[in-house]
Amino acid sequence: MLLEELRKSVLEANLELVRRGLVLYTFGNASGVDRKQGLVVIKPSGVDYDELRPEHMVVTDLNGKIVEGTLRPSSDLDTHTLLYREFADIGAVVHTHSEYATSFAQAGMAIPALGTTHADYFYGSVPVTEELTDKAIGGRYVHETGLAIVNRFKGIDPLAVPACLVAGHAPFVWGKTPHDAAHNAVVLEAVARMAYRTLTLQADCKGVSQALLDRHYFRKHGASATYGQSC
Ligand SMILES: O=C(CO)[C@@H](O)[C@H](O)COP(=O)(O)O
Repeated sequence: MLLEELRKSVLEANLELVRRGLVLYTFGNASGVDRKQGLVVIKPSGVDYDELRPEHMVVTDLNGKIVEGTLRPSSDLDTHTLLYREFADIGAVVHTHSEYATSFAQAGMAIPALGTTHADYFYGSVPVTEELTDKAIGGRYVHETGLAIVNRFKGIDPLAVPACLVAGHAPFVWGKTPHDAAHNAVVLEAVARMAYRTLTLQADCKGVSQALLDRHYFRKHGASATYGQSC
């Protein structure tokens, strides 16, 4: 069996997605690449995570041609292999349907860098791709998904921002190793949740009206009180 150690770390990354609640049932997937051999190890398609074993992983070349494996590779294989071909320094890719990051993707919104937690991992907003055209959806949807990510990253260092939201779909995340990619996916969901709550708090906080401010403040402090505003 080829790449036993990489199979184990890809399996572990897939299981981490479940442990952290980033995927339901068979949603999502993880893969890793052995750059020396030009081989990719990826989760098989539609297999229950509870049943996954290292020997179930599928090994392909960088163009997605199966080299070893009896199960069907993940339906996102084309996206994973395209990212490996285009982002030469990454070692693993993870795709999840985690709730808050997916909500931003469905809203077609980038995740803004609103705090230091975000800035520790992502150098700026986590971008969102263009919506896939009907032609793309009618064509090679998965390949077009990969192209949409690569096109969105023109001028962005994928190591500085190790994630992208696919508009109308969900996030793809990457890293140096399968463990690193899964870790980044967990943090992505956390910063998406924090960004959503921050924006909601700001949006919901309309602030007190001037009339109420005057009524309450001057009732307590007397009409003579001034603080730079006319009563
Ligand atoms: O995003 C999707 C489907 O919309 C896929 O990622 C599935 O969630 C997982 O597919 P397999 O990896 O099991 O083929």
